Amino acid sequence: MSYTIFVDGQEGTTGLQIHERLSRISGIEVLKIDANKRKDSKARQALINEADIVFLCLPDAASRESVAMASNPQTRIIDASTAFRTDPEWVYGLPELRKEQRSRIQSSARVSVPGCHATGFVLALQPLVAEGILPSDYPATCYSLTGYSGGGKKLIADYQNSGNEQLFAPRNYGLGLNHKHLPEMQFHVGLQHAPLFTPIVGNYYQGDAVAVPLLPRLFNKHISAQEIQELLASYYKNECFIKVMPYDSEAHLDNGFFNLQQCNHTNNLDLFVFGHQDQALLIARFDNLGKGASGAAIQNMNIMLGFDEGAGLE
Ligand SMILES: NC(=O)C1=CN([C@@H]2O[C@H](COP(=O)(O)OP(=O)(O)OC[C@H]3O[C@@H](n4cnc5c(N)ncnc54)[C@H](OP(=O)(O)O)[C@@H]3O)[C@@H](O)[C@H]2O)C=CC1
Ligand SMILES: CC(=O)N[C@@H](CCC(=O)OP(=O)(O)O)C(=O)O
Repeated sequence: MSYTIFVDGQEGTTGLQIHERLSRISGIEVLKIDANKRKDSKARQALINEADIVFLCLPDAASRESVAMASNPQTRIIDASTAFRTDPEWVYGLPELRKEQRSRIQSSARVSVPGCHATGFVLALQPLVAEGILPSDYPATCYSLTGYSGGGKKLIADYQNSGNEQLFAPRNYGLGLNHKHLPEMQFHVGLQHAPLFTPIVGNYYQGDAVAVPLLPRLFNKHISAQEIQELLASYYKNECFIKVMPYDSEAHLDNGFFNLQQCNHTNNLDLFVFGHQDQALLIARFDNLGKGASGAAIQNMNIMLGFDEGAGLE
């Protein structure tokens, strides 16, 4: 049986990457929209309702418009935008979140792909809340270093073409402390309060390191950094894309420095725990274009269609 797939937003950063991964998967037929009609609502609507799976790789408003145009009950949607990530009618497309998440994704017609920063934050912290170690009112903080491709075509063009010297150095952003990933970060970890989250964009294309500092003295039960590593390793032991690295800081560093690009061009996410008895720093390393976007979107499609979960992600 062959499934038909349509990518709405096929010329964007995420859309192009999804196409590249789809080209490595058999058993599917990819529907293309005429380049000059890619923003034509009628043409999009026809393809949305012809496809078994529709990927939305669009700004939030356009995503909402596409979802409203889907009237064929057979059409299943995987949305990469922020629009539906805490919507109760949608399933959060993070299969590793907890035991029942894969089967929820498999049977759903509406799946939202997590935001890149949120992916690292949720995978690092959720097990500690689920295991009763981190209280739900924990005052969580997070900072994240990301490549500029995370900002889509416009930010890529700024970095590659503007010649603006200010872009040579890393730049903090989201300093209104209201980043668009906060609702999903709070909701899917199960926190009572949004984390204080400050992302930083650097002058490199791709690669993300989401860092979560923790103070065990504020936990329900004081456990050391090493015990946190053991808990995470046990939680994710059957996951093929999540690797909890051994508790051995020096082995992971190059002359004391962390390499955040090592998962690039993969769908892998490496989780590190640094620290000691009284302080811990969790770092999730992944490709913002891989597990942070199009890799995750394809992983969800594979689960929904009953394909090998790693198809197209080699
Ligand atoms: N880049 C990343 O790492 C991640 C991105 N995302 C999310 O995925 C979505 C896409 O992001 P990204 O690929 O980076 O963005 P881009 O800006 O690179 O691409 C968006 C594409 O959507 C097209 N588009 C805009 N409005 C419409 C419309 N009304 N109808 C049809 N097409 C339209 C744009 O057209 P045009 O080419 O003319 O500009 C563009 O090709 C966003 O919601 C983003 O938040 C999610 C995770 C990570
Ligand atoms: C560098 C940069 O601007 N990155 C984007 C993250 C993109 C992403 O993963 O998230 P969405 O799917 O929610 O767009 C940001 O922080 O807003």
